[in-house]
Amino acid sequence: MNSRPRLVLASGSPRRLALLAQAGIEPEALLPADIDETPERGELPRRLAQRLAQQKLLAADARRKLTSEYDGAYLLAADTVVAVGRRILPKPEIAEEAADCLRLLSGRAHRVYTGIALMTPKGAIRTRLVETRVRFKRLSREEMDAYLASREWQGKAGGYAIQGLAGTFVIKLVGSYSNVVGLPLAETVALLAGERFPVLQRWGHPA
Ligand SMILES: Cc1cn([C@H]2C[C@H](O)[C@@H](COP(=O)(O)OP(=O)(O)OP(=O)(O)O)O2)c(=O)[nH]c1=O
Repeated sequence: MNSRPRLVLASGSPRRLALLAQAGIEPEALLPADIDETPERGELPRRLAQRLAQQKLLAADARRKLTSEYDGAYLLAADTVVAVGRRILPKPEIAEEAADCLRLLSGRAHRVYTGIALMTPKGAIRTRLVETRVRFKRLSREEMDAYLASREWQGKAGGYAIQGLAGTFVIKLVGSYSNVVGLPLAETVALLAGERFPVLQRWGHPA
């Protein structure tokens, strides 16, 4: 009998997969959603993270409906946004853009928001928004140049990855660390458990 609840991750992010694995959850499938992530005019960072997480969820839901393979599975999506005040930082693809991000983050505090969206097997949608405050030390020219040369910033919200070399820039962090990487673990587990996905029950029975 296979009555184990299944979970599909609406993401192509290897970091989100690794974070779920850390919680003992192995998704049945990955359904990345290709959506337009451009902020709306005047959109606040927390609203953007929430909106994009929901859009990824709905796009993945539409995709899975093309086949009936993942019917009845939980579907989870997330989106991470980095902001200095109301200013939303890009996910840089070129060094110049990444350099702008580093100059903005140097010696200052910023906020990282992750929106998470869950669709239950019955089709109900539940969302959460998690905020972490991060302060970078003041970065020297050498540090910025060395980091730009690493290319670790490419495609990362705010132009850095805390789980890599940029971890050496962090002098203060208030809130969830995993939230900065891309999926807040405590809140995600609470959301799933609250919707009867048996997270803890799996810990004694690794996949
Ligand atoms: C701030 C920060 C961001 N990031 C990354 C995580 C995300 O990949 C990216 C934020 O972009 P997202 O759009 O949230 O995620 P994604 O495009 O990688 O994956 P998908 O949409 O398929 O779920 O920034 C880090 O890896 N470490 C960090 O410290």
